[in-house]
Amino acid sequence: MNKELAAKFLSSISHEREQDIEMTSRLLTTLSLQQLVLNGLAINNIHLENIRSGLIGKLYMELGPNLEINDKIQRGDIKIGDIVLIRPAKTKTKTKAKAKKVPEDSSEEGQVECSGVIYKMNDNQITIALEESQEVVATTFYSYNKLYILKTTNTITYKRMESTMRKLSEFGSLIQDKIIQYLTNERPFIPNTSQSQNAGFFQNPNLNDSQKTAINFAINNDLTIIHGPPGTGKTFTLIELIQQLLTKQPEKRILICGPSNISVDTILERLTPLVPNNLLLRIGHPARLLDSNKRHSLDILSKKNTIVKDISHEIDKLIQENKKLKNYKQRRENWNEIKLLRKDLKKREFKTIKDLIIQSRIVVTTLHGSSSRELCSLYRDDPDFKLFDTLIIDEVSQAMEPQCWIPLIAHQNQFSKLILTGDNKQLPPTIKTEDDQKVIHNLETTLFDRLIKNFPKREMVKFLNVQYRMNEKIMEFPSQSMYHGKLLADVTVANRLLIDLPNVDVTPFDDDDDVDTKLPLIWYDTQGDEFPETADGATILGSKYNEGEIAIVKEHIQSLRSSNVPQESIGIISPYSAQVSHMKRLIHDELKLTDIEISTVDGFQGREKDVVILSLVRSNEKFEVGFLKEERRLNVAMTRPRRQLVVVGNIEALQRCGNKYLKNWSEWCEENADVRYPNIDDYL
Ligand SMILES: Nc1ncnc2c1ncn2[C@@H]1O[C@H](COP(=O)(O)OP(=O)(O)OP(=O)(O)O)[C@@H](O)[C@H]1O
Repeated sequence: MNKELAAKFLSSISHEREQDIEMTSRLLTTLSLQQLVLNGLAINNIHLENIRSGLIGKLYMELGPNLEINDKIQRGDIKIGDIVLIRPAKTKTKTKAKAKKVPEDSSEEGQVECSGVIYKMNDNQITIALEESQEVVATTFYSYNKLYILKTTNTITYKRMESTMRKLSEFGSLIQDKIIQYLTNERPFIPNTSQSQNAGFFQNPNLNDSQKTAINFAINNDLTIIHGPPGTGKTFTLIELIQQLLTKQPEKRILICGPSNISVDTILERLTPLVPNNLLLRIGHPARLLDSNKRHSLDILSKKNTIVKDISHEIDKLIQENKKLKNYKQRRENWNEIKLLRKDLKKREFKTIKDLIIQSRIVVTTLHGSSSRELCSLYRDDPDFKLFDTLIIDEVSQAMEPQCWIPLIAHQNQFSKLILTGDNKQLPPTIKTEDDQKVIHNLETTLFDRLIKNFPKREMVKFLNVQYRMNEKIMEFPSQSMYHGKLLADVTVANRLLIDLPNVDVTPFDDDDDVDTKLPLIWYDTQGDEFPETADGATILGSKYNEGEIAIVKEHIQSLRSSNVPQESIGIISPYSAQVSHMKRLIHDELKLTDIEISTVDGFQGREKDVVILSLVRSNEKFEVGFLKEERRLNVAMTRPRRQLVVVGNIEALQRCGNKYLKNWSEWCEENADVRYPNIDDYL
């Protein structure tokens, strides 16, 4: 089974990587820099302010806005953790001298560039952690008055998944690792029904019965899936479980992984006040960690060693000197001295790192980071070194299955317990492939999906059934359509409304029951041809927007604001990035309501707002609805609001598009929502 599994994923990953690279290079080569900036894939009009030494001998490049053009950096969709290229804009250099000799380090004839990871970012400065040995090229950027950065493909993640799958395929017939046997269907799952290890006492007094059941099952069993629909407290449950495991097995170590830095940083943040901090260790590129978690960062902790600090200062001094050296040969010698110091620095830091890992009890990292050099170096000295006992993978449904295998292969024969948390009815992993349904299916089918298929009795699945976010009217359709009607709204949220918010005006007609702030569910039905969609030519990804819907969104926001609903309480979601861009331009730039969050569905994953306005966009004579059909995406969108969900969309299009989920949703809403029929003349 392991060979077939590995072969299936190897071919799918290589196809996905080619698609990703092809799409990125198509964008970078066919679009002008201006168009790339418009689509959020590039940032221009910046210049080099400083180069300094960073963690584990890395070099940091600090870039600021080119003040002759604008006082702020236009950040687009580029965010911390992205891999970027830094290039000089095709303009004259600062110095009068002829254009500099292109250093031999440059990647292609004539194109001078560096690559690195966005470490820090705000409107005034971007800090980029440079990849190895780019110092010489980087310092030439001082002579350019305009630079730009381009977002590129992160090929490292593909390489790591591929090498993991190759190792999985190399396993012989009899796999020793018990957990891997479950995943390769070589071992039946027999639940341990004894309650011997049950938590006698829960640290958190507020846990509900479904959460306690999940925790006790995970303590007593070697395989558990905690299935948590929106707002049911997956993280809340996981924190208690980790505390229980720490108490019961103080000498054992837990590895916590997730698909993204934000998923694991959230757990680390919630653990920090509850667990002695010297037991917590965050592994990963400091560029990608939440500021509040950096103090647990292995990179930063390893810097506390005074010798390490002195060597870093020495490196910084030499870098500053380098800037003043005119002669290329002198600069080269200076960099060679820096390289020697950095080599010594790395050796000393590895020793410190090993001590920090051994002292820790909870190691937190992304799935990709779990096979990092630092962690795996401990097996180099002693292959049987017992490093971990329990593996926890959070948000498992957002990870491709090959990603989940990375910790299992990198630390094989270590784990005696595997705990997965997630919800396979929310967003699946993002897949770039569009031209091969088999590849899409292989990569969208998560480990969660495959395990419940392998073990149809689902005895290891523990369902959290009480949600603490949504008014029960908002919860009702998602519960019925995606969770077999099993969701309950906790009494503290079941009837919550906007009007309960402090300072929300009790309008003069407050006895009038259909005043907006008393309604949990509103639908502006744009059926007919008065609110047509528009294909957005400017954004290459063929996105769409709907101006009529934007006008309705604007009017509803003004109604909320007139009832004194705070901007921070309002979220606007659309599945279409063009609609998001157009709404940002109107609501942020023109109306200056910059505290209203506007994003695509993916941008709202794991988040919540008191009121969410959902703009569906699609309205055409063929009743085409495109990727609105992805029900897990819509399920995420409609489960973000606490008190009010407002949908702006063409009900007839949903009823006639041929998709059962959309038809059911629109019919249910016609019965249960406050449906309004806007007239386009009111908005022109
Ligand atoms: N037993 C409980 N009693 C009271 N509040 C709870 C309980 N469980 C969870 N909550 C609250 O519910 C909210 C959601 O919890 P949490 O963030 O852990 O959910 P999640 O499942 O991780 O999030 P998501 O909805 O994105 O999946 C939090 O505000 C949390 O405090």
